[in-house]
Amino acid sequence: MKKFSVVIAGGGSTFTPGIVMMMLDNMDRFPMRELVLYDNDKERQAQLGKALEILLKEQAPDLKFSYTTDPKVAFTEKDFCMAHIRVGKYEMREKDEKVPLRHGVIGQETCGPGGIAYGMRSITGMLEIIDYMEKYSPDCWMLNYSNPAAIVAEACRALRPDSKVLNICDMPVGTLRRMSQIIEKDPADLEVRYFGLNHFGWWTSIKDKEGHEYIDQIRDYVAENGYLTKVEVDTQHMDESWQETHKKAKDLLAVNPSYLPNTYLKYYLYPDYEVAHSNADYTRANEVMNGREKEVFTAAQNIIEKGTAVDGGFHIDSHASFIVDLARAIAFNTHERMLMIVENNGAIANFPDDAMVEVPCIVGNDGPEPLAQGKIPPFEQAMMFQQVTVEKLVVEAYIEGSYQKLWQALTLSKTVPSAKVAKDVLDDLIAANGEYWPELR
Ligand SMILES: NC(=O)c1ccc[n+]([C@@H]2O[C@H](COP(=O)([O-])OP(=O)(O)OC[C@H]3O[C@@H](n4cnc5c(N)ncnc54)[C@H](O)[C@@H]3O)[C@@H](O)[C@H]2O)c1
Ligand SMILES: O=P(O)(O)OC[C@H]1O[C@H](O[C@H]2[C@H](O)[C@@H](O)[C@@H](O)O[C@@H]2CO)[C@H](O)[C@@H](O)[C@@H]1O
Ligand SMILES: [Mn+2]
Repeated sequence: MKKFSVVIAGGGSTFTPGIVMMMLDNMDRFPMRELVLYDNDKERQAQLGKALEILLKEQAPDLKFSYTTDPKVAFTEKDFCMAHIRVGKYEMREKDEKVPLRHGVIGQETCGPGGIAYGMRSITGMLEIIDYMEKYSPDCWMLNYSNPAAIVAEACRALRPDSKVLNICDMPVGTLRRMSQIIEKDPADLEVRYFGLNHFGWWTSIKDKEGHEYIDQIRDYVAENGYLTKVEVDTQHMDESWQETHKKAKDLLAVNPSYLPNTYLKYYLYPDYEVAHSNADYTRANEVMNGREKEVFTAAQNIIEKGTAVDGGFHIDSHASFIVDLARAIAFNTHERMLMIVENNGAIANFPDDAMVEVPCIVGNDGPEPLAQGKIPPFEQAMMFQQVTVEKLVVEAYIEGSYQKLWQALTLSKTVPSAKVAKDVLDDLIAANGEYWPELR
């Protein structure tokens, strides 16, 4: 079997050790000859790089491994780039969450004003790594899960339409795992129908390969418990805030019991509740900085100090194996069925062709082929149209340096109560983001 050369962009990410461990665990399905970490923060990446160097010497001595901040070294002779960058890191995530909350508005990483702010930063970083990839390895594919994926995907559509960038999110994968636990099935044996935008969609069917429909059974469970499963399926997200998110799906389902909702719809359907249950002095960014970030970097430090990763603290991020499924689909033309963020072009019949939507696709070596999901009802269509217009306005604001369009984007977000509040939040976000954003006139 061919062996692949891979670069991970955002090598200093809290997800890097888990994903590297997952890729090691999948070497029989997706063999690698070389793995390079690339980041623009030398110190942060080096902490993980040094520890992974020790671990890989012990567990995969034949794999050529390195870490670098030099784009030429990182991107030369690569088959795949797994991209998970966070422009501005946790320091800026904290501002994305806290600035809107001070105005009584949702403060979240990818939804509402926080997602818009993050999007304005991410576009620059994403274009930078796409251009490096195309310069040094024109045949390379980028599997991108850097957030906010909806805005990043729209920016790719508008600014790099011919680039080999695939945008994907793990949330539908994670939620399907919960659903499969509810009905005591293997997620690999289930096929779904789904329509929406990233972090903003609905499942319309969950069937097994024999065609048996489980949506009613899952709905009855979710109506009582949300997606909170009896046995915790996701060891990475035991945090209280995630439990609350999974539980809240119960109230999302109540709005339209026909479909199973994506959990992040809570920010659009119950913004008043979410704001009332947020602490503007301690948000998810603080929870992650004091939790996952600390754990991962402490584990790296321990490995470095001991000089061995035996009994070390890095764990396989098994839910990230969809990344290997996607790489295999491209590399081996497997025609895997996966939810991807793609240009609509009729997949949702009554939605604009040029909208970046999240739908099931068949993925082969030419990329994803979206599967037709038919017409969607007015309630979901109207919500999606409002949200996709927000995402398009953000990208237009970025391209044109337009204050007006970004103000419109914030005003249109279902999470923001008025144009006045939108302007107040925007002005504070401009101040908080400084050089990370293009200048707005
Ligand atoms: N789509 C999904 O399903 C999904 C799931 C989990 C995480 N994510 C995303 O993965 C990313 C990483 O998350 P994290 O919490 O581990 O963040 P993190 O801050 O720990 O890591 C991000 C890394 O990206 C680096 N970086 C920033 N700009 C860069 C650039 N221009 N070039 C190279 N490197 C750059 C930073 O220095 C940092 O080391 C985020 O975008 C997050 O939202 C996506
Ligand atoms: O707040 P964080 O940094 O812990 O997570 C934010 C990410 O959340 C989503 O992914 C979750 C997924 O929904 C959950 O079910 C589980 O599988 O873990 C994932 C994160 O590892 C979302 O899809 C991402 O885009 C967010 O960045
Ligand atoms: Mn996501």
